[in-house]
Amino acid sequence: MIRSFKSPAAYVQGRDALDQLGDRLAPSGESALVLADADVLEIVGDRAEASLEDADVEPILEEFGGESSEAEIDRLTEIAREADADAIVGAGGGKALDTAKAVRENTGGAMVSVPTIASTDAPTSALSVIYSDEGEFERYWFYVDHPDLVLVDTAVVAGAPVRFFRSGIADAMATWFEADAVRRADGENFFDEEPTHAAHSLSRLCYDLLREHGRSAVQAIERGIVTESVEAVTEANTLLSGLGFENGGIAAAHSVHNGLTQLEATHHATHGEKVNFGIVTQLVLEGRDDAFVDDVVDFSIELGLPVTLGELGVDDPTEDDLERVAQAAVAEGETIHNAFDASAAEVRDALLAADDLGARRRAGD
Ligand SMILES: NC(=O)c1ccc[n+]([C@@H]2O[C@H](COP(=O)([O-])OP(=O)(O)OC[C@H]3O[C@@H](n4cnc5c(N)ncnc54)[C@H](O)[C@@H]3O)[C@@H](O)[C@H]2O)c1
Ligand SMILES: [Zn+2]
Repeated sequence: MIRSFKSPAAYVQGRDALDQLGDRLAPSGESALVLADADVLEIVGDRAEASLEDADVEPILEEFGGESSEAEIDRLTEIAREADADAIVGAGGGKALDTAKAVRENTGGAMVSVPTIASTDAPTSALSVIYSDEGEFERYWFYVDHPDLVLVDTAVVAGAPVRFFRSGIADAMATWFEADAVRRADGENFFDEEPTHAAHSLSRLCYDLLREHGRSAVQAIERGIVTESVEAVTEANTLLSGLGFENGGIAAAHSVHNGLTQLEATHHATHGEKVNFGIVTQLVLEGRDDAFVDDVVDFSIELGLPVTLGELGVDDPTEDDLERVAQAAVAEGETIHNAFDASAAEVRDALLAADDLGARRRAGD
């Protein structure tokens, strides 16, 4: 079998890195379409524009509607074509970046990810997660090309609400558990090939950094400050988790996330929050011992992450709710099949077991 490892061409991270956008993008073109929602434009729009202008790159700023849906991608593709933009810059959370990647797939040229929150591992990957306009998961869209540049300004990340940062930690924790499960099951990475040793090690490094620096980093972000721990966790959430999940493969935690998106009540929860519940569900499916699972759940609680269905918005799930989530999690093509031979009934029971575990640890038992 063939092993493979792919990545963006460049990754840049640090305080005030945003001001380097123009210089770093200039070799790729003379004009750039910057996509960001209204809130993010408010935060980074002027600086991105000034940095591009200083580097003789013509900036075109366009407001992103908020959902990485077909309709939004088509609308923005038209704008990019009319402007004849050489580069597409996505700024914001995972949805803005995924939308910018899709637009670049349609138009060609360079693609730059500017995550303004360390909330997911979307910035580095060569894929987008596509949703309906109502926010239900529809499909993954895979690309040949990775982003040309991922640029993270840690001061901007530190200025965002801490909830996003916590969510990114959950998404990054899943990277290790999923890559490790895939390896044990001889599963495949996102390129339908065998994961490399590098992917497994980077996923482990990701998890180790989170366990070593997670608490102090969250504390620093609550204050809006940048510390070495914030740098370490931002790198784990963004670079290491991104390289790890794509090259190492994902498994049950993300299938459970996708299943949970079926329930309207979870739509206010972030990607990472739903993935966090998926991690514990996966550990139940793996049959991990009590001490192991308790340790992971306790760490989540210390970070302020949701650990029960109720905390995700689903207070009293009906049988039908649970069935919908479980069926969606084991749908054909779901990544759970990469590492688990699990039926809908097994996933439903694991969801309930994870919920009980979370409630027990939350109560301090
Ligand atoms: N393509 C991939 O590889 C991949 C990987 C993981 C997740 N995802 C996708 O990413 C999406 C989730 O991303 P998300 O959790 O970042 O949510 P999101 O993209 O919806 O962003 C959340 C919110 O953060 C706000 N925001 C961004 N920067 C801010 C800042 N500095 N200060 C204040 N607010 C700010 C935005 O305005 C937005 O409302 C999902 O669609 C998920 O499927 C994709
Ligand atoms: Zn994820």
